[in-house]
Amino acid sequence: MLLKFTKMHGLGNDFVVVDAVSRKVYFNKAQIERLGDRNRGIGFDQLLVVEPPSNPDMDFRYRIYNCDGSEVEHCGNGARCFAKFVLDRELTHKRQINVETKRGQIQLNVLDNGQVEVDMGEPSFLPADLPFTADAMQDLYQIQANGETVELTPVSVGNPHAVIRVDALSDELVNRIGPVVEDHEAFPNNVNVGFMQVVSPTEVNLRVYERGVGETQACGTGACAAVVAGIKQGWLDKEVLVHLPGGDLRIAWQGPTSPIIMTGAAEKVFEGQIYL
Ligand SMILES: N[C@H](CCC[C@H](N)C(=O)O)C(=O)O
Repeated sequence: MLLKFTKMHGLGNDFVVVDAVSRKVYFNKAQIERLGDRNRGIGFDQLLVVEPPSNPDMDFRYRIYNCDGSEVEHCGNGARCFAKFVLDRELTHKRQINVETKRGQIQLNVLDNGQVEVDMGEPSFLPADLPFTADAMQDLYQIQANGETVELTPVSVGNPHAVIRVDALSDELVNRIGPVVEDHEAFPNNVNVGFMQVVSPTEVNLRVYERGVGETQACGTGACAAVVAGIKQGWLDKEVLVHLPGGDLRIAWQGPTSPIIMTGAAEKVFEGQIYL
């Protein structure tokens, strides 16, 4: 089958996006892994498949797959690229788009400056919502990882995150701790691991070792998780500029029962086709 696709990225977190509205498309795990292979396929961090909605009140559904083939609940950078994709392909002319994801319904606003503002939904600090195996609710948790004690804040943004505050960021730290926490037994569904350096109450540096991928140049849900964890711990204000290796995201959260609002760029790189 000849598959048409669009290659996109959000701050260097890269995606292959497929229109499954105009024509139904299904992928098995092996096909996703092959398409995601940077040597033998197209290469991506995540595959985004845009479908008609199951709920008539929504505009679309879109499915998100990590390059290891796992389907996931939410993707912040992917949501912004999805919005640009459906407008560019004239699948909609709306600038406020309501979309179903595996985690639930989110709303996207395409701004005049080309950036996209996303209502990412409400976070949860309940361990069971990640899931994270903890005895009771605490502020900060500690797990043992390869003989080291790692202190973290577990956050669900629809997908699971472990936010680790650090004094300094380094490749050595991310590569030593990231893989061990990502598939730690305390996280039965694995976890995205965020390393946050607090610059000021309104600015952080962040690197994310993503579940099912490894370190990416940016992680939208990771930026959301880091900011709400920092606000919960009293380290951050309600609106924060997040510096990721691939670029900046602005994250705002007014506190419990409020949605997280993420604003950032989305870029199209090229269109292509491949025999599946
Ligand atoms: N790796 C994540 C999904 C992609 C999230 C990231 N690319 C974003 O922009 O939020 C997970 O397994 O939950």
